[in-house]
Amino acid sequence: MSLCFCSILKPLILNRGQDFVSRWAPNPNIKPVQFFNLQIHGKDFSFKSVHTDGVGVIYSDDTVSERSSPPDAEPEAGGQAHEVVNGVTGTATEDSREATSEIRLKKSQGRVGNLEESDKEGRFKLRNGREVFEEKAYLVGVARKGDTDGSFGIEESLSELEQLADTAGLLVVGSTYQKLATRNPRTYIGSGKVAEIKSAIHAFGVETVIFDDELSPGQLRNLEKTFGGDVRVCDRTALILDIFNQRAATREAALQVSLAQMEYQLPRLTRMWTHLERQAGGQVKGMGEKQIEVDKRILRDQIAALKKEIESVRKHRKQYRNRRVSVPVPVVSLVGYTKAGKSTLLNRLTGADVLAEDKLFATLDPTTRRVQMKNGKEFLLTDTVGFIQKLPTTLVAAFRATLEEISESSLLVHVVDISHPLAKQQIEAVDKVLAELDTSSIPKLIVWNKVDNASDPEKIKSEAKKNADVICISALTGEGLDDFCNAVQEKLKDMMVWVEALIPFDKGELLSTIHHVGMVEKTEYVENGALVRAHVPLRFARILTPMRQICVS
Ligand SMILES: Nc1nc2c(ncn2[C@@H]2O[C@H](COP(=O)(O)OP(=O)(O)OP(=O)(O)O)[C@@H](O)[C@H]2O)c(=O)[nH]1
Ligand SMILES: [Mg+2]
Repeated sequence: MSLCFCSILKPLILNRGQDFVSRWAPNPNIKPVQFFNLQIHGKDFSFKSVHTDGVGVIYSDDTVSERSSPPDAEPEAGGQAHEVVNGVTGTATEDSREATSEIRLKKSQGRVGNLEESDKEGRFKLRNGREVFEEKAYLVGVARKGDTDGSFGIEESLSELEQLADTAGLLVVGSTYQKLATRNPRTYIGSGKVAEIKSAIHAFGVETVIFDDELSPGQLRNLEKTFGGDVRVCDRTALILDIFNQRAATREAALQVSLAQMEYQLPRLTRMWTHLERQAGGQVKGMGEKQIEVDKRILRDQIAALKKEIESVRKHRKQYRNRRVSVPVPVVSLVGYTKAGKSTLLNRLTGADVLAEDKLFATLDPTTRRVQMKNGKEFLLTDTVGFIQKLPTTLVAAFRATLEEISESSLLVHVVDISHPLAKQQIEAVDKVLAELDTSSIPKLIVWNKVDNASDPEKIKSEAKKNADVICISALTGEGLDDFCNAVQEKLKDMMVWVEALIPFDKGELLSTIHHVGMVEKTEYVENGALVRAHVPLRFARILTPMRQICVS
């Protein structure tokens, strides 16, 4: 049984192994709540304290209601009052407020006891082929006041974070956000918001609080201290790293994710100091500090060893790529936001069997396949890892080796899910990462995918026609794929050079390669060979140089 979500906080050397369940088990201290407002799945709910105003009733299926029971309230007919606690209906016969509270408390305790057995059992879910404990998560975001740059709004960003949490195998029980001019350096959010989240933690038995932006190690530590012992605090970066960790299927991907996780972990190791300090009851001063230094040193050594290993894998990959270069078929790379449909397009065009599904980050490793066009021409198509807004820099750096595929391609095809309401923002996020990868010199073709899913496909198609670099397709239905291949061919032709060469009869294989990778205008058979006039890729033109010298123009 693997317990994936804790992996960020448990690098190899600090792995606490199977104690995860007990450390991150549902909080047994679920207490009655004070007055607060919460946003759950986009809806606003208000709660009142059990002690003062009445009975706040929280159902386990996330629906919330409120039942008022003032001190002098009459019991229901027959002297019985029905109670609903966490979706379980019970009956209380007493009409005294005190007695009712007591019974409620007992039931609540009973519920916690059950959680530790049956409910907890039911929360092991199969994710990405692994069994993951479905922790209860609460999401927190910050909207910067005056942010009008057209980027992702806070609600959209939180909704994406919810999808990420779901992909990681967490159960999102609520979310909240705050508009701030500047972030609080100590706790990222204001103290009022911190108190509100604390209430939510108690109300829902939240086990993990996830922030939508990267937190500094200090903020992380302060928030964990404030929220209390068993509640874990993490950020978007940790969540994405965890998904990558769950999804890494090859050794290279696993190594890269491990490196990114360790680099993320290194400055945050201080968290373990507080943990050790707690274990020592605060009495053995300095012990935690010493331990953290040891841990950091081990982690640094592991990072160095991992980098070496990745370098050797990278060398192999380069050798393989060089071999591919000797066959001068142009390489076209698919790039784009996660879930845009890159793998679906590769599968459709090449008959490949790359995992394509309605989940974020389905693909981590590049896959290259040969595309044979109807006119006999060929190009290599590479599927790459998808991008996301606020992509952690550690991850971009770690995947730089994989993304070398992108920087060495002849053409980039930017696949966009045009049916997505935030398509424009997703395009901007992808362009930002591409700029980081220094791909400005590589020509681009933009593909508006999922046109079948758009609310007005005809409008989208006519928009696309106005733009020379945009092709409209549906990778799912196959619509527009011929246009796509022709556009790729045209783009590739722009990058080819014009040659006229006399190919000797004993080099017949060169002639067929020209036909495969180039665009032949004319072939004439003369006494000592074939005189070819064609556009060919630059690399191939170099191979033809000796034959070009004897070319009869
Ligand atoms: N309606 C519709 N759905 C599509 C189309 N293309 C892809 N999809 C769906 O979109 C989802 C994501 O597709 P993928 O091909 O896995 O997307 P991806 O870009 O490879 O995603 P990552 O690997 O996460 O980067 C899948 O459920 C596909 O079936 C399309 O043209 N139309
Ligand atoms: Mg994919």
